[in-house]
Amino acid sequence: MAKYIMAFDQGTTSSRAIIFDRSGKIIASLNQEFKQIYPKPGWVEHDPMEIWGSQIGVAKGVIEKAGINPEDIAAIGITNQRETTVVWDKNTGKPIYNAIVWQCRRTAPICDELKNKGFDKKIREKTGLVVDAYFSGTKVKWILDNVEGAREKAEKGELLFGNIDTWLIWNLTRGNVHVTDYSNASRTMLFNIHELKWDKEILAELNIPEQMLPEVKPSSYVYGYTDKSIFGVEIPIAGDAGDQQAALFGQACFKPGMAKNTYGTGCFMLMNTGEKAVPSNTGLLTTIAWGIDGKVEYALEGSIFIAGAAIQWLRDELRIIDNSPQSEEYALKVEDTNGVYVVPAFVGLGAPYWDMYARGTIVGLTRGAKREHIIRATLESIAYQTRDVLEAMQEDSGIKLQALKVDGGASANNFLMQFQSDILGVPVDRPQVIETTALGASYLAGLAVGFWNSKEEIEKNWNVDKHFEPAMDNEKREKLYKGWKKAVERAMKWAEE
Ligand SMILES: Nc1ncnc2c1ncn2[C@@H]1O[C@H](COP(=O)(O)OP(=O)(O)O)[C@@H](O)[C@H]1O
Ligand SMILES: O=P(O)(O)OC[C@H](O)CO
Repeated sequence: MAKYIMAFDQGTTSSRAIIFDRSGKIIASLNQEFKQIYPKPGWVEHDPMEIWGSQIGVAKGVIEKAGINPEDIAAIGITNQRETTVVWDKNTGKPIYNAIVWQCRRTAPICDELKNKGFDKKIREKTGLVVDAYFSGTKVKWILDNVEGAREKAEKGELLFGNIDTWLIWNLTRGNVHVTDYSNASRTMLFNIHELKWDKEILAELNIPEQMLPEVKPSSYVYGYTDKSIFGVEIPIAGDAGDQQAALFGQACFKPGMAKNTYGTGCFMLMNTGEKAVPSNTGLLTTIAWGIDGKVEYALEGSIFIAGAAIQWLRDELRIIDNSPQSEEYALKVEDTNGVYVVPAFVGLGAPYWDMYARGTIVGLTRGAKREHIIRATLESIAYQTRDVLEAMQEDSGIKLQALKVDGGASANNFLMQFQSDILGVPVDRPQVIETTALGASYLAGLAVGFWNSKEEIEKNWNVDKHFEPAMDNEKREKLYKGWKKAVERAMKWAEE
């Protein structure tokens, strides 16, 4: 019997493949960064062919690295950067435009129009989302409106739309399967999360033909098999979930009230709300966590657009660190930020502010401000943004969080995790496997093919690596946080015409 599950974790900055065994342990992992395309300020694109190429490259590579055969893999689970939009030609399989990335702000004017008409309230009710350039709907509209001939072709049924999960599955099956899962569909701004179907009224408003949309399936389900030409054998593709929902699953947050925060490119806090879609009054999103066991479960989400990406900015643009882990070393060289705050609103601000026109800012600079202070303030900004969403979440759910489960690349930073615990006044628990996104996708796939039998079996795999206790006094915590709120005010509405 096959002994492993392979996860594809197609993230914003890299494509990763990980092989897990039955105990949820990583056997091998392979990662490849790919090109970020910034055609104009605030615009972000990826090349879908590069995404497919890098993902299949690491998949083949990781099988070799693990020293196993494709036959040893019981199933593949897919998880992906969400919202990022690909439109391709059904006949040639070629994208008609680059993927418009979730961070891209180009459709802010379309969103403003929807708001001016008052259509945003309807969208909020039906999809659980706030109208924002973040989601796929306005990105699809933009492609149909701006790529020559696209609308005619879409109306003739010649174009397909998909998020990255759909794009990968379509390629893995050589164009035989055009699907997505409930969690990804709930991020398009086109899906009615209560009726569980594409919403005709929203599609009409955005002028998007329904025939280009994928079929929506559960998150744990055999969607199809990889074409034999890829791995030499047909492997079932049995799990599909947006990366943040997959991380919630991978953290075994199966019961209402359980929450996790993932520190990757962005930072996303999700709380399981069970079979109830809890509306938010504080700027959080109501979203589908997953569809499994014949039902759909929901989550409340606080989406922070820039977290680890700010550390990459220190490395790649400011060039004041050589690598991400070095940020911790520099942050610890100083006692505090010397009054400096960095608000990394590079692509606007997500929850709970939802300001598409906010832009990054550094405030509180004095003649004594050093690079260590800026590095530390950048790390601290991730923790402050998390506090913003945690407060909103506690208000919406009426639940006071006892501890926060963390994961994702930047959760490896001990300084950041301690400061996080300090600024929240809540303990932080980091599990042994911080690749919970990939782990969650594996669990979903494994459950569909009987590799694992129940969520209870999975829960037992969760083990803590490090526990962080708050160590800051309340007065200091509140003073620092007040400074952050003031800094955010300075960043808001900056790019508004
Ligand atoms: N030790 C660290 N300290 C701070 N940030 C880190 C550290 N290690 C990784 N990161 C950041 O985490 C991100 C990568 O995390 P990952 O979970 O792989 O993200 P994604 O899935 O969004 O590509 C990068 O933005 C990187 O800068
Ligand atoms: O690439 P990540 O892991 O930062 O995740 C991106 C999110 O899915 C965007 O909603």
